[in-house]
Amino acid sequence: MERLKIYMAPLQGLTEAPYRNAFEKHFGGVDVYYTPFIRWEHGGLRRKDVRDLHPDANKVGHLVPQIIAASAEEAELILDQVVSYGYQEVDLNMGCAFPMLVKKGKGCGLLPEPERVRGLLQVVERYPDISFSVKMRLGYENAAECMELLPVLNETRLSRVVVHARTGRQQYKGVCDREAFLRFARECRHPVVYNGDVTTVEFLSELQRGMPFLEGVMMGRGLLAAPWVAIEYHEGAAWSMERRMSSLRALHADLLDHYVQTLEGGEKQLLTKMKAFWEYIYPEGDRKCRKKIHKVQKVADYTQAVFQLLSGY
Ligand SMILES: Cc1cc2nc3c(=O)[nH]c(=O)nc-3n(C[C@H](O)[C@H](O)[C@H](O)COP(=O)(O)O)c2cc1C
Repeated sequence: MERLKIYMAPLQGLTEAPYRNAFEKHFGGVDVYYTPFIRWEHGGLRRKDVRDLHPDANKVGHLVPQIIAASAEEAELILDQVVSYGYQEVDLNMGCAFPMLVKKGKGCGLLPEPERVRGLLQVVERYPDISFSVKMRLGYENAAECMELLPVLNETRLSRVVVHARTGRQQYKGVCDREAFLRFARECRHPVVYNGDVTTVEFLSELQRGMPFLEGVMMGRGLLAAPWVAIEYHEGAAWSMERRMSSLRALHADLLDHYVQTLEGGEKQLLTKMKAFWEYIYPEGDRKCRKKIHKVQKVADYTQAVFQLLSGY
């Protein structure tokens, strides 16, 4: 049976270029990486989004920029810049559940309104040379919404539809609704990618067997927690714990090095940035060590705590 493609999920503040580059260098096994969403704000793109998008900053094989907009007109403003960097593929975010954006009719705020989705998707026709995917949830209030959207999705030229099998109301809590995902996937004419709580090789294999029509699986927090899962799935064999940990140490060293060189807000800013990754990385690690990582105030103490955690397995 053909293996599933693995997509790295966009995680704002985490899976930016430094993480993606370090991940591909030290682990790999991901077929396609998505950028966190790029948005139009105060009359332009955010400087950090532009930096993250720039081809010079990106070393991974296949990168898809993701944009978030409420209308085709707003999407065009962002796309003109994205396309100017030579990207030929773009993802449209219809899944973000951040209340400020939902209120503005963006992300999963669009899902209850098929006509507004139709309006946004008109942008696809305005860029005939660009291939578009959509990343969405099952709905905002409930999973009936994605079924209502099928006609407009099916009539649009899309390269794939990625579905996080939760509603916007659920945010990241509660279980993923695999039944609702299946109902949607059966009726969707585009290649479909499953997303939500995939954390192990075993789960990937189960999805491969149970949903043979899937094009792939998108993994976010699961890959941050265990970055070896994608490559072990592709290679069909588990890495030794020693190899996993030495690669994770190398990935972390590259990340830290990058942020030491680029952040200008001193030790505090650097530690805040790095500690955010430890909300997710290697949750099975020693509890005391993990606590220490979150508590330390000095970079020297931080690196020592990380070394201790990733060496004491
Ligand atoms: C901190 C954080 C940031 C996220 N940022 C984005 C984003 O920029 N674009 C997007 O489509 N989804 C975003 N998501 C959702 C993830 O891409 C993914 O759909 C979700 O985490 C479920 O997948 P997982 O269980 O594999 O993590 C974010 C999720 C988290 C936790």
